[in-house]
Amino acid sequence: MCGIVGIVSSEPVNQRIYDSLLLLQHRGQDSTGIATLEGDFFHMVKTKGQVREAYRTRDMRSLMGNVGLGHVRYATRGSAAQEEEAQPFYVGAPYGIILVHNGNLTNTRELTAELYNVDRRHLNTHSDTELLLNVLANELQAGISGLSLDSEQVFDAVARVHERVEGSYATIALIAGHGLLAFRDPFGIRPLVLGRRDGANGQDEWIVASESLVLESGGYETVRDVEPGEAILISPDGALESRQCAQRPRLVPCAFEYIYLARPDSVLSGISVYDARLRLGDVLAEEIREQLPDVDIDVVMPIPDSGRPSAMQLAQKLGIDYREGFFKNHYVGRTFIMPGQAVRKRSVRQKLNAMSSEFAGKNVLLVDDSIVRGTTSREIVEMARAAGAKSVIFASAAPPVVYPHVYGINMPSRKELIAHGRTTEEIAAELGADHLVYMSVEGMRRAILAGQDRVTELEDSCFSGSYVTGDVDEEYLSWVEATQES
Ligand SMILES: O=P(O)(O)OC[C@H]1O[C@H](OP(=O)(O)OP(=O)(O)O)[C@H](O)[C@@H]1O
Ligand SMILES: NC(=O)CC[C@H](N)C(=O)O
Ligand SMILES: [Mg+2]
Repeated sequence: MCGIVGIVSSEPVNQRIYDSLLLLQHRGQDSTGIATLEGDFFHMVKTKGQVREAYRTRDMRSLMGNVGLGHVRYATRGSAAQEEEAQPFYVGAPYGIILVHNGNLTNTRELTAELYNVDRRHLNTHSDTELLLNVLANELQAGISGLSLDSEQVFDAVARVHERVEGSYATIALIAGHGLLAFRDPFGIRPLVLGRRDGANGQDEWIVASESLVLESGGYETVRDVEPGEAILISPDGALESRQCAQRPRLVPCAFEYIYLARPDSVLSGISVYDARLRLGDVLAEEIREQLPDVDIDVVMPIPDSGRPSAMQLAQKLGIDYREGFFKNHYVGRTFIMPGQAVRKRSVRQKLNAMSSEFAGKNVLLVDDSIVRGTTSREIVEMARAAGAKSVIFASAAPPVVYPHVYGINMPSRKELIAHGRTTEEIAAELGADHLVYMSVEGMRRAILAGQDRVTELEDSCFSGSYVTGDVDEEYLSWVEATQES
């Protein structure tokens, strides 16, 4: 997952984009970039690292213009360490296009070959985003005859992008002289929300962003989600046009957004992330009652931060005391999205500390949103024991992660997934826990989808093994395993 934002305003957008990226930092910590459009010219700054340390005053001053976009990256193709793969990406023709992308393309091998063999396009990195940009550029180029570009030609180009590209892509692009284009893959796997506010001169001001909290914080009203397959084109003076560009759009948002990725105060596809996490806690409480009817539990404790809402709700449902025994150093980022296992392992210890008085002599139920590689849970169980817990029970508000995630979360290899090829008892032993309880796949779907009828299915392949884009098969998964850094 990455965080993306695009803004069309009646005044300079540099500060608003910076502020939005700060709010999206939890979606990517590897690198960040901002681009603006001033008349016919782009300005761009991109670099490794997090938003706060990435931009200097002189960078911000150079980012002039009333239209712009920004990105925070969590690499899923290529390498987190490659500065060249930081987004946005730029191509000079046609017109000049700059693009940011949240998601992951699954037919990169075919696209790479086609772009060279047929389209004669040069790619300078291993980023799938560079591929997406070049496909879009190529399809725009193919649809124009004279000098001008109209909205139908842009929408036709996006329709052809949908035909050529597989995988997930929530995308924002700037087309020099024409404005801002936003589109989402035909399954709407990764989120993208549209907001509006009144500009100083009566002009409509628009924002598109990965999460709704960015809109709220900037004083925009949430208009709606960008629909799966839809493209929205906004001119520099705020005129908005949109069109459905996919043949068979179908809303299948990523379950992991609700479980872990998104901020709890965001609403995605009409479902509040916080409420979904509370409901996951409710269902997990049922699982615990059923699976551990005779096990003593004195206190319920969350693993901060993302385990908190589910743990709180679960404690209430079970009528057991809720206690905070782990404290978090907020200056260490999210560990799961850090690149490389050594850094992730070290960071869990730096980040969380167990307070002995809350553990001594108690049967402790630890609740986390998910267990993926087991990096967090292994360390946590050990810390709870060292702090004097009598017994340690672990519960995960997500089902066992047994398959790679290929749509924008970097868990490419089955080997590294602690639940892959192990029974629940074997995983408990690996973690050093006395008992382990997982959410069921059915329970997760019920919890996330409850109380609404707009979303009826979730992209939950990492739990179920069923991939929504038809191109993901054993051969592809083995290739990803062999080629992608985790
Ligand atoms: O089994 P693992 O591979 O360790 O992955 C799962 C853990 O990683 C995430 O926490 P993270 O520290 O990234 O973020 P948070 O502070 O939002 O919980 C998630 O909330 C789990 O705690
Ligand atoms: N997590 C993402 O959305 C990553 C975007 C893109 N695939 C990259 O690796 O840069
Ligand atoms: Mg966590």
